[in-house]
This record gives sequence, C-alpha cells and structure tokens, in this order.
Amino acid sequence: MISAADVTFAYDGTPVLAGVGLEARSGIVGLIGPNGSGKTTLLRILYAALAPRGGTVLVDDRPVTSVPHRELPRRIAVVAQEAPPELPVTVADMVLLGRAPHRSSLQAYTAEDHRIAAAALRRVGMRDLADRNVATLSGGEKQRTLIARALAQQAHHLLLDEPTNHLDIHYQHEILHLVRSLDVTTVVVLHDLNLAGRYCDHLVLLDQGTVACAGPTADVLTPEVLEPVYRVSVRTLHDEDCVQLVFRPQAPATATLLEDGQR
Ligand SMILES: Nc1ncnc2c1ncn2[C@@H]1O[C@H](COP(=O)(O)OP(=O)(O)OP(=O)(O)O)[C@@H](O)[C@H]1O
Repeated sequence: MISAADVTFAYDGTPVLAGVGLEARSGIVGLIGPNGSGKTTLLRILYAALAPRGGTVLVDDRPVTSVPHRELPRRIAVVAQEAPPELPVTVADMVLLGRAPHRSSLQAYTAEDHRIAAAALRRVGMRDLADRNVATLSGGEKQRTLIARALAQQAHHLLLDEPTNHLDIHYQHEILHLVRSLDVTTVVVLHDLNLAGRYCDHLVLLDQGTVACAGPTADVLTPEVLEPVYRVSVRTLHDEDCVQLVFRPQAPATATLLEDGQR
C-alpha cells in the first residue's frame, strides 16, 4: 500500500501541491490532470525523490522516509520521465540493473538475475534488441527498456510517469495490459483519459495542485468532473467493455472568429 495524506509542496516558495491525498491499496491508481497540475511532483514525493513541506507518505504503513535506502528499491520501482543516460550500455545490461537491489555490490549477477531480466525483456517485446546500445534506441524502445528494468526489479509497488509516452497504440495497450496483469500496486501518471478509463481502477484528478476529484474510475471520468478542469467539452460513448471519451474544444466561436479574421 502507498498512501499520501495532506501533502503540501512548494518549489522555491511557489506552492505546487496543497493538501493532496492519495491511496493505492491494490490494482492501478491513475494520476490525471492538466499540464502543471502537480502529477509528477506528487509521484516524486511518493518515492521520496522530493520531500514534502507537510503531510505524510506511507509505504506499507511506514513513513517512506524511514524505509532504509537499500530497501526502498525492493519496495518501489519507478519509471520516471527522465531520459536514460547516454551511456554505452546494452539493453540487456540496462535491464539487469533492475536486479541491483537484490544483491550486494560485490556479488555478481546470478543465473536467476539473468533469467528474470530476459523474461522482463520478453514481456515488453524487446528480447531481439537485447544487445543493442541503449543510446541507439527509438523513444518507444527506450521506454520499453525502462519498463523492463522496473519489472526486473520485482518491487511490491510500481510508480510510472507517463509510461505510454513515445509508445505507439499497440504498445500503449500492451504495456498497460501487462501492468494490469502484474500483482503489483501501481500509481501511474496518464494524460490519455481513455487509457486511464480502460486500465485504472481508481483515479485521482489533480487541478492546480489540489485534488479536484478522486474515486472509482467511472465516477471521475464524467463530463461534469472533467469539463471544468480541462476546459473542453466531453462526451461519453459506451464501448463494449468501457466508456470512451470524446473531446471537443469548448469555444468554437473563438475558432470561427480566427477563421473570419484570416479571410
Ligand atoms: N524543478 C522545478 N522548479 C520549479 N518549478 C517546478 C519544478 N518542477 C516543476 N515545477 C512547476 O511545478 C508545477 C507542477 O509541475 P509538475 O511537473 O508536477 O506538473 P505535471 O502535472 O506533472 O505537469 P505535466 O502534465 O505538464 O507533465 C508546474 O507549474 C511546474 O512548472
């Protein structure tokens, strides 16, 4: 379980989060919200990369700050937005790094580590590129390599910051389907609300650093909730197995004015 309660945060005195809470007990919790609403900041607070000004973050009922440094990566695996370093490292070696929290620094990787890393690569469809230099990969291939590294880490919790960034439609679904199939409590930042609707059990919608709405996915993905936050018109369509959202700009009059001005 990962939870945050009453979290506040500021960058250089500028408030970014105010009284934010989140609870991830099982399944997938999606963190959604407009640009700059504080999603990445909250995620970074959850894995102790940032210290909040106020509030608490618990990992399995312990304050995240009290989890020993070596233990934290066995509890939480992270796929952040930062690009991997441009080092001459192969895909296979990058994924093996995910096994580091499970061995002492002097210990060599075991056959089991290699087996787990290879399985993780296979699960993200990257087995054939195992010997490639990471620096030569496409954006999507790099992203899948980082996800494989997180899988190889075999942590109890998974935190993902826009994991579908750079992925084509096939892999967007493939990766989120894979995450769903893992028995791992996951918090994922997503911009695509239709992906959030299909794969998340609960959603937390941030708006300007506060929680605008939180709850079961179907309760959050409604026009009434989304329209004032995203400032677009939202229509819901019922697909076979989940709701699909269709968006329209809210002020077509402005577009007409622009077109008129160009004539
Ligand atoms: N290192 C930083 N220093 C100063 N301000 C920052 C820093 N990182 C983020 N911010 C600001 O904090 C606010 C929240 O940023 P954050 O990245 O958490 O939002 P987000 O919801 O993840 O945005 P996006 O959807 O655009 O990725 C933004 O106004 C951003 O400009």
